[in-house]
Amino acid sequence: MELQQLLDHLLFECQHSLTNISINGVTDSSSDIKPGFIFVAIKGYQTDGHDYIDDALSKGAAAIIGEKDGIVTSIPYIKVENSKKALGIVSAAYYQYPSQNKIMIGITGTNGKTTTSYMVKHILEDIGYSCSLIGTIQNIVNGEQTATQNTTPNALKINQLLSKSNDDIIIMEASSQGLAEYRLEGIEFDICLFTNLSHEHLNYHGSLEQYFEAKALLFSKLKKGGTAVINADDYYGEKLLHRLQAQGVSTLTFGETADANVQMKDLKLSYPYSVRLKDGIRSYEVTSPIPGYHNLFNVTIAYACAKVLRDSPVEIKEAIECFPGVEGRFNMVTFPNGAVVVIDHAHTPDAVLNCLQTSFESKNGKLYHVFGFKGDKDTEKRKEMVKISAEISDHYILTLDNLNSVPRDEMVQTLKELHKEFGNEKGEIIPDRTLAIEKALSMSKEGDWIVVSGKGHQAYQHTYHYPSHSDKETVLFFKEKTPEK
Ligand SMILES: CC(=O)N[C@H]1[C@@H](OP(=O)(O)OP(=O)(O)OC[C@H]2O[C@@H](n3ccc(=O)[nH]c3=O)[C@H](O)[C@@H]2O)O[C@H](CO)[C@@H](O)[C@@H]1O[C@H](C)C(=O)N[C@@H](C)C(=O)N[C@H](CCC(=O)O)C(=O)O
Ligand SMILES: Nc1ncnc2c1ncn2[C@@H]1O[C@H](COP(=O)(O)OP(=O)(O)OP(=O)(O)O)[C@@H](O)[C@H]1O
Repeated sequence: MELQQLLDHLLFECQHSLTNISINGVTDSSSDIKPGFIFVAIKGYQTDGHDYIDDALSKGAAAIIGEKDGIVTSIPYIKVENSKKALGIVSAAYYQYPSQNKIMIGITGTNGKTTTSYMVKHILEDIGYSCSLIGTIQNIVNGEQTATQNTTPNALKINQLLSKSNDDIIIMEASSQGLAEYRLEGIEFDICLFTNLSHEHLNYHGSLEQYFEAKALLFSKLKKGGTAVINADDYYGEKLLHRLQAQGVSTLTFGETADANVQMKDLKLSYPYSVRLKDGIRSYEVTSPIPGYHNLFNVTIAYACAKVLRDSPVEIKEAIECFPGVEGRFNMVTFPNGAVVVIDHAHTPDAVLNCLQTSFESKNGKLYHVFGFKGDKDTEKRKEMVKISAEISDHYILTLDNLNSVPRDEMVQTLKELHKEFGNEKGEIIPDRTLAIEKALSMSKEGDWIVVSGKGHQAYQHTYHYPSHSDKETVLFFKEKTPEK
C-alpha cells in the first residue's frame, strides 16, 4: 500500500517527500519490524518507542511515525500530536477499515461487559449469525480462541483481528483505559451498550466523572444510524442517554424504570431467577440461566442488544435460557457436605455486593467470603469492599490476590489495616489464598455458601501452599479430597 494512502486521515508534519513509498506492514513494536514497515513510536508507561527508531532504521523500516520533535532520520519521520491515536488511524487505513464492513457491537460499563458479551454471542449464534469476540477472557475469531493480554487490545491488534475475521458480527468489550488510550481509534460500531458505572479504576481516571467520560467515548464511535443501548436505571446511563438524544442518536433503554424501552418487571430473586421483559405491548418472562439480580440486568441488556439486530423476542428468550454461563462468573461447585462454593470475578464494590447478596439469598446456613485486592489497582475501592463483606457475610477471610509490583508484606499490612479499620470481629486474615479457601471449606456445613471472589477465570500470579493455578483448580482439588457422605 502507498504511504500517502495510509496518511489520508492523519494530521502530521513531515520534512521528507512521501511519494512512491510502498508500505508492507504497520507495527508499534520494534521486534516486529520488517523491511518496508511503518514503525509507530509510542511513549508507553514502561518504555518509549522513540528509543527504538534507530532499530527501526536498521531493520529496513520505510517510515516512522512519532510524537517527539526534533527527530532526524534518513527515511520519512512523520510527526503527529499523539502516536497512540495515529496508530489507530494508520492501522484502520492499512487494513482497509474492517470495522466498516462488519456488524460491530461494543460493550462498556464497570461490570457485566464479559458476561454480556458472551451472552450476546450465544444468542446471535443461536439465531444464525457467526460472531467474533474480543474481550477479557480471550479473543475468538473464526471459532479460534487466542489468549489476550488486555480486555481491549491496541488499535493495531483490533484491526488485525477484524481483518482476519470471516464472522458476520464482532462483539467487543471496551474498557475505559482502552478508550482513553485511543485503542479504539478508527473503529466504528453499529451498536454500543452501556451496562452501568460504579467505583473502579479511579487511580487511573482521577474521578468518577472522568471515568464516565472515558466510557462515553465509545458512543462517539457509533456509525451513522447506529444504536446506543443504555441502562436507564443507572445515574450515568441516564446522563449518557440525554446527551445522545440531544445529538439525535438512536437509543434503546432498558431497566426497571417505567419509561425504559425494555422494562424489567416482576424480578424473581431466587432460583429459578427470572424477569418479565415488557417490550412495547409485548411481554416475555425470561428465566436467567445464571443467578443474581445483576445477571437479570445482563439478560436484559443482551435481549435488548439482540433485538436491535433481529426483532424475534421468542427466539432470543429461548437462546438466553440455554446460555451455559461464563468461566469465573458465579460458577457454583457443590461439595459432598452440601456446602456450595461460588467462584466469581467480582472485584468492585458493586460486583461484590451483588455476588454476596445473591449468595446470601440462596444460602440455607452461613455465608463465608474469601477475597483480596490486586496490587497497583484502585486502592480507594478496598474499604468499601471490606465494609460490604463485613456487613453481609458471617465470616470473611482476607487473602492475597495478584500482587503485581506490591511487595507481599506490604499487601499483608494493607489487609491488616483494612480489617482493623473497616472490618469486624467476624473476619480474619490468611495471606495464602489456597489456605484461606481450605479454612473456609473446613468451617462449612450443609447449606452454607462460600464465595471466593476477585479472580474468577484468572490464573494465579503466585505460588501458594497447595500447588494449584486458579481458584477453580483449588476448589476442585479440595472437592476431590472430601469424602462423599
Ligand atoms: C498501563 C497500560 O495501559 N499499559 C498498556 C500499554 O503498555 P505500556 O505503556 O507499558 O507499553 P510499553 O511497554 O511502555 O511500550 C511502549 C511502546 O514501546 C514499544 N516497544 C517496547 C519495547 C521494545 O523493546 N520495543 C518497542 O517497540 C511497545 O511496542 C509500545 O508500542 O500498552 C500495551 C499495548 O497496548 C498494553 O498491553 C498495556 O496494558 C497493560 C498490560 C495493562 O495491564 N493495562 C491495563 C491498565 C488495562 O488496559 N486494563 C484494561 C481492562 C481494565 C478492566 O476493566 O479490568 C484493558 O483493556 O485491558
Ligand atoms: N450487570 C452487572 N452489575 C453489577 N455487577 C455485575 C454485573 N455483571 C456482572 N457483575 C459482577 O461483576 C463481575 C465481573 O463481571 P464481568 O466479567 O461480566 O464484568 P466486566 O465488566 O467484564 O469486568 P472485567 O472487565 O473486570 O472482567 C462478576 O463476576 C459479577 O460479580
